[in-house]
Amino acid sequence: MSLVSVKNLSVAYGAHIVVRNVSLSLDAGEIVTIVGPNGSGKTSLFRAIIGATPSANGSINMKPGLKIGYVPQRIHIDRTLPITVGRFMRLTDRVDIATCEGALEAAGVPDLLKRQMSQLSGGQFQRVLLARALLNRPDVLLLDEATQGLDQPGSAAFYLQIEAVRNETGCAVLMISHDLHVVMSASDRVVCLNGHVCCEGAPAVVASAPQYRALFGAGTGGALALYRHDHDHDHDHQHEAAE
Ligand SMILES: Nc1ncnc2c1ncn2[C@@H]1O[C@H](COP(=O)(O)OP(=O)(O)OP(=O)(O)O)[C@@H](O)[C@H]1O
Repeated sequence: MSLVSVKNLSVAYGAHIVVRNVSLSLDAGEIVTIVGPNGSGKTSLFRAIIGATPSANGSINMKPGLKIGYVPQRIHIDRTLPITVGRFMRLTDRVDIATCEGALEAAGVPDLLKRQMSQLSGGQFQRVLLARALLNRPDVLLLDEATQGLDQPGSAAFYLQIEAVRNETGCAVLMISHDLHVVMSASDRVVCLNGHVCCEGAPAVVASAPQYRALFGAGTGGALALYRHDHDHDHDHQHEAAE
């Protein structure tokens, strides 16, 4: 059984249908990325999945008891507010320090516990958000453009960390991203959305699909090769481009 299964989902704001008849599934341990141009319905789809936006049609099923960790886009914290990473992580989750330290280590920033949030770099900040999402040992990590504001090496490092977390914990990852080059190499499957699902499959398959190239141009194929690395796990994925 899939952890998350979306069937024929449509999302509308009034009469404006922004997500049309989308089906999508997420299995244990998978990294699935949603890409698409601005306004293509990525966030609306995501919000429907987490129940923050009602769907007009279709169904969303989650495995019973599923635990979700959510990594938002960069959030704003008042620079004048003195708050350490450790305190920030425990604002919403009542966990002990050792659990925080473990999560920070899993997020690749083991030494930040006592640092002030206001002193973190953009990349460190996003990893603290990742660590916070890992506190409840989620089955699924949801990332909504979690590398916004990071440069390309920073984004690439962040996605490698996500992959390391997946390999270590076995959690599945569903993310929205604009970092086409880097994110595609770190994904098992890519879903290209433009209101409807234009194409989906393995990164290399999507990068060369005519529907994807029509939206993003052909340049990504070359850049993808630069970042591609081997995936040594043995999930059985469908690697076909679909209409
Ligand atoms: N709350 C809302 N009320 C009305 N229309 C909305 C609302 N949220 C989004 N939309 C519209 O729905 C469409 C899809 O928006 P959405 O934010 O889902 O796209 P996106 O692919 O995430 O875009 P981006 O890449 O720019 O973040 C857009 O036309 C947007 O204007």
